Amino acid sequence: MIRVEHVSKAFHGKTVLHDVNLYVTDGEFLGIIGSNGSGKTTLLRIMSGEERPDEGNVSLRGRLLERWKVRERAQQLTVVSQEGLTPVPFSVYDVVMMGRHVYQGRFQPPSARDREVVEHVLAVTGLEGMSPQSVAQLSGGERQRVAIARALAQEPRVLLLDEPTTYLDIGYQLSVLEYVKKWQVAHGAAVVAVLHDLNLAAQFCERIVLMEGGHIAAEGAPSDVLQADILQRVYRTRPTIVRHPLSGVPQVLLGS
Ligand SMILES: Nc1ncnc2c1ncn2[C@@H]1O[C@H](COP(=O)(O)OP(=O)(O)OP(=O)(O)O)[C@@H](O)[C@H]1O
Repeated sequence: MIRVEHVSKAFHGKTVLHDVNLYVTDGEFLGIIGSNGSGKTTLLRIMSGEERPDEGNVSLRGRLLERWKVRERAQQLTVVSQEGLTPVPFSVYDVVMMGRHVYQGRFQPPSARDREVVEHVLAVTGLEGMSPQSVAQLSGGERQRVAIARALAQEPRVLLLDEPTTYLDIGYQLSVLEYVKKWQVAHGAAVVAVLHDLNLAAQFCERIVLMEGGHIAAEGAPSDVLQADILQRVYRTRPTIVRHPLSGVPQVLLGS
């Protein structure tokens, strides 16, 4: 579905990604974790086409990213960036409807299907009651939910999420990721999420890539990557790893 081959990137002479190779298949939920400044966002921006690599390339469905027409690519792939939405003076409904623009002709009013998708996405992201409200008046977490709702309304085949849960309370962290997961399974879509919360990563990702200093330091199932020795090397602190009593996935406890 999406393949990163031998990607390197430097900013002002400082190498941020070194020869990174990565793939994501249809129907897979891939987590990218790692220390601050390890290159996670840069990698995601290169995967989305927002940033060009200095070396190497990224292909989507076997075609180089830059060979896609902008509109066709937007129907396949979308990204929710770390910054989220700027507080624009548009209603929540209109901003989420913007996700449908990639399917609409110029000046064409929204179709019944566009409205149906938007209303469904607003409901599952808990934004229904806020739909007439201006995005400029929302809190950071509410704006983040709008950004995710707009991306879902775009119905991409590949969804790239940069720290999607940062501003969300624990209830929305779970419900948004649960919805993304349900949607990903139902549509056979691929999700790549940069996550700082290792416990959420363990619960939602089939595979985790751990970044360190622009390299992939470890990669595999959550139980292969979330190991005390590996995490201590990257995060400079030794966690205790336990099993979640309900799901059995590894969970990371900090402190002694
Ligand atoms: N546009 C840019 N110009 C200059 N340096 C940049 C730019 N983007 C990223 N960097 C640098 O590249 C390095 C990796 O940044 P990146 O945002 O990819 O890391 P990250 O792993 O996502 O970090 P964090 O966990 O803190 O969000 C950092 O040292 C950062 O300062």
